[in-house]
Amino acid sequence: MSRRPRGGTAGRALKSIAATNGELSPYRVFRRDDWAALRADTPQPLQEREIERLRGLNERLSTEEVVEIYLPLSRLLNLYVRATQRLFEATQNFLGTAGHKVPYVIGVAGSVAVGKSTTARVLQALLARWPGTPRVDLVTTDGFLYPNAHLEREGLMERKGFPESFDIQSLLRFLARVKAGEPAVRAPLYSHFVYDVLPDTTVTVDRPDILIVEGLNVLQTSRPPRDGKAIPFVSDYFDFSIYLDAELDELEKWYVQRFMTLRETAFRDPGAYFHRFASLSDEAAVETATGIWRRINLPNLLESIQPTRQRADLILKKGPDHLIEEVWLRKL
Ligand SMILES: Nc1ncnc2c1ncn2[C@@H]1O[C@H](COP(=O)(O)OP(=O)(O)OP(=O)(O)O)[C@@H](O)[C@H]1O
Ligand SMILES: CC(C)(CO)[C@@H](O)C(=O)NCCC(=O)O
Repeated sequence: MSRRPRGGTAGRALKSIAATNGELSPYRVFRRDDWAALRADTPQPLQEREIERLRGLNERLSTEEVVEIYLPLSRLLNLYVRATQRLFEATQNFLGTAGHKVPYVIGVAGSVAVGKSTTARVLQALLARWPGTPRVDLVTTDGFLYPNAHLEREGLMERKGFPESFDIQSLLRFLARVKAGEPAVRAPLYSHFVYDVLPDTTVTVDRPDILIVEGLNVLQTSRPPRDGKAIPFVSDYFDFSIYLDAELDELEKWYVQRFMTLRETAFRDPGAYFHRFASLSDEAAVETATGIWRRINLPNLLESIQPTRQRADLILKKGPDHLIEEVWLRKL
């Protein structure tokens, strides 16, 4: 175990959480190797074909990353889920009632292009391998963005991803129903391809063992209500939360790289919202992507995503090439 965070701006900001509090820091910091060692007695090593399947989720994801970072994390989460299930049983015994166990909810937060979807999908696959949690569902809060028609009407098209672009009440209602143990709860779906919420398309969450909720906004707090009525935070419905963290210049690089890849692939389809960018020269495409990043996603990160980092139970600090360099685990 170590208390030596490295890195630039984001690293320094993280370091200050520990430094200002000294021994009172709410986090225990693990360097990559120390964290990887915690997989040692994971009873089920991954088979080669399972690793291949996981890499199929993202061809750039390395096997080491799965084994050294995500396997120990799935082990920790499995222990937490089991402990929560036992607590639920204890309450049932005390009350003399018998009820359905409710899904264990994990939130995954972080910037645009930090890799939330990839991390969420790897965790989904790994957690489903553990006894007691075979059904792991995944939703992304992008589905709760207001449709483009609404954003256009309200002059919010350049604010997509900011707090005011989400129908937060609808997200809160969805989570309340899932946590109340309701069957077949539906969530709306967003398409990056058409750059809009899909009308008449939903995903159904039907009492899974675990639900992973991934999105920019999952650790944001609501504005204080004017009428004095208490409003829950999205994270009130979470049993555990993870923040994916990286340096600002890396994030910009990853955003631009993804844009360049999409230009060669999805944008070529005339149905794609960004089809007009497929014919740009390399130079113009980099300029366009950098412009979108600096005008929309970077300000959103600085104003409303990064300030939520300290609310997470676990912070995964990525370095170059998406490799996780440090794991910050909140002391219980
Ligand atoms: N662990 C990883 N290893 C290598 N590359 C990764 C990893 N995670 C993500 N990437 C790459 O980084 C980019 C962003 O990843 P992803 O789409 O998962 O991010 P996101 O946070 O879900 O983004 P958004 O909020 O825009 O949906 C993609 O190009 C993806 O291939
Ligand atoms: C849909 C979100 C908000 C989050 O995934 C993001 O990918 C996005 O579209 N941001 C707006 C600016 C842009 O097009 O990148």
